[in-house]
Amino acid sequence: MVKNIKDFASRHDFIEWLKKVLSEKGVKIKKRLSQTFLIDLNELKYIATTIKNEAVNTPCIIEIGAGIGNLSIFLALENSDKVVVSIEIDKQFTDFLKELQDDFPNIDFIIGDAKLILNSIRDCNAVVGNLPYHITSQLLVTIAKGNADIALVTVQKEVAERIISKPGSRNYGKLTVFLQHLFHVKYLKTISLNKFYPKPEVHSAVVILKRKRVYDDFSKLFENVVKCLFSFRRKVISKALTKCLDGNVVEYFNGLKEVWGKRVYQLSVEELEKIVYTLAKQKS
Ligand SMILES: C[S@@+](CC[C@H](N)C(=O)[O-])C[C@H]1O[C@@H](n2cnc3c(N)ncnc32)[C@H](O)[C@@H]1O
Repeated sequence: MVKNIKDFASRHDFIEWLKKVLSEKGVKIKKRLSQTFLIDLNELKYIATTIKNEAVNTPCIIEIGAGIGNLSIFLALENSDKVVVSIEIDKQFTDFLKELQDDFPNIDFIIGDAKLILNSIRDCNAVVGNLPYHITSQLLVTIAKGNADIALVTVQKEVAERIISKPGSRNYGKLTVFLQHLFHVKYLKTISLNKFYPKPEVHSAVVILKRKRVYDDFSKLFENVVKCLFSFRRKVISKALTKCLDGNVVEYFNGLKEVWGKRVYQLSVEELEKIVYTLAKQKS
C-alpha cells in the first residue's frame, strides 16, 4: 500500500509510468471522450490539497472522469480520512483501476456515466474533476442541480472565463448566470496545456464553486426564463420578455422600472433574480 505522495512520486516518473500503463494495457486514447491526462505532480497535488482544505464536512469526494486514476490517487492520499468515489465511463480502464484499488483502498471506482450517476451518490457534497471537455456544460449543470456544496473543477480556460464573467462582457451568458445564481465562483489558476498528455489544444483552468443556494422550484423557473432571455441577449429586457412570455408585459413595468431599458446581457444575476421573482409573484 502506498502511504504518501512522496513515496509514490519517488517510485514513479509520472510520464513514464503513464506511458507504460497506456502501452502495457493496450489503452487507446479516445479523443471523443476528451481523454487527456494531467501529468504534472505539482498541479495534481494542488488540486488534491485544495479540495482537502475546502471539503471539510463530507465523508467522501466524488471525482468525475478517473481515466487511469492519476488524479484519483493524489485525492486518495491527501484525503485519507475520506472515500474518493471516482466515476469513469470508459470500460477499458476497469481492470487497471481495480488493480490500483489494492494500493489505494479509500478509492471506490465506479464505471458509468457521471451525468447519470453523480446525483444519486448520497452524502458526498464535494465534487472534483478534470472534466471531459465535450460535456463540461452539461456536467456543471448536473453538479449545480445536485447536493454538492463545493465543486473544484478543471475546465477549458475559456469556459472558466465564462463561469466567472461579469454583466456586459462578451463571455456573460446563460451558463454564467445559472452558476452564479447557485454558487460563489472563483478562478483559481491556469494550467498550461504542456501539463497534459496527450497535449490538448487549449489551456485549462481550475475553478471553485461554493454553494450559495440549493436548486429549488424558484431556481428551475430562473433557469428557464434566463435560457429564453439569453436567446435575445442584445435586446432590451422589455422586448426580450415580450418574446419569452409571448404577450403583453406592461403589467410588470412598475416592479421592474429600473431595469426596463437595460439589455439582457447587461443585467446582473441579482437583477435577473428580481425579474424572475416579479414574474412569479405577479402570476401567483
Ligand atoms: C480530461 S480526462 C481526465 C483524466 C484524469 N482524471 C486526469 O485528471 O488527468 C476526462 C476523463 O473523463 C472520462 N469521461 C468522459 N465522459 C465521461 C462521462 N460521461 N462520465 C464519466 N467519465 C467520463 C474520460 O474517459 C476521461 O478519462
